[in-house]
Amino acid sequence: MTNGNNDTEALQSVGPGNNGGDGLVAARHLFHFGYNVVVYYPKKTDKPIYQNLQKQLHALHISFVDDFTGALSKADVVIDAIFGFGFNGNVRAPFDTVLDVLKNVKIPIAAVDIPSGWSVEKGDPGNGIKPDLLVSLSAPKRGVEKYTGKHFLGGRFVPPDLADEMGFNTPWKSHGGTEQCVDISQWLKL
Ligand SMILES: NC(=O)C1=CN([C@@H]2O[C@H](COP(=O)(O)OP(=O)(O)OC[C@H]3O[C@@H](n4cnc5c(N)ncnc54)[C@H](O)[C@@H]3O)[C@@H](O)[C@H]2O)[C@@H](O)CC1
Repeated sequence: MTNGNNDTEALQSVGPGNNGGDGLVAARHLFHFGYNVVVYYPKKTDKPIYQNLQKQLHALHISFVDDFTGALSKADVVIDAIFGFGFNGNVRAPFDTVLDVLKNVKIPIAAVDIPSGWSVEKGDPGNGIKPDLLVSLSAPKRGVEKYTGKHFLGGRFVPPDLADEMGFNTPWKSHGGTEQCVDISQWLKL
């Protein structure tokens, strides 16, 4: 993603769990990167951390919308922060409709951690959404092994001892640097 300008509208679709929490944080960042952000957050939780994140977005005058399809028709990009690794079973309303709409959308989809509706272990259920961009957090999950779009790894949270114990090599471990986000689109194909 490049820097936005006030003409670029990003629709942030936010789920009920921590993946949605990431989405609320991303909404704040996108605002500060210059995007015109609107948030679809139909299942809000009462936990203080989520209330505080919403408060931060209200302070930025970011709009919260109820009409997902209407908001989508005006958006230039949609961010999928509905479900991450806590998703299982059949998608319940209202997200069943939202994911169905996202399967046919023409604008780019950027997904947080795992494309919503994919299994953390088994991946795309076959007719899942196909995001153009995926940002995996801490480490790519088994389920996105066959993901073919643009793929970034974000979140430098993994202690080296744990990485060694689990047998995975982060790009930062081999390359150092100061980036918070690294393009691993080719990395997984090696
Ligand atoms: N736990 C961690 O260490 C971290 C988690 N993070 C984020 O948190 C995500 C995992 O968060 P959670 O464990 O809260 O799980 P998710 O946010 O992936 O999903 C759980 C929520 O979705 C609902 N849900 C699950 N299956 C559903 C279905 N079939 N239909 C409708 N609703 C359904 C659950 O009721 C719950 O509210 C990660 O993917 C990542 O994005 C990151 O913030 C980094 C740290």
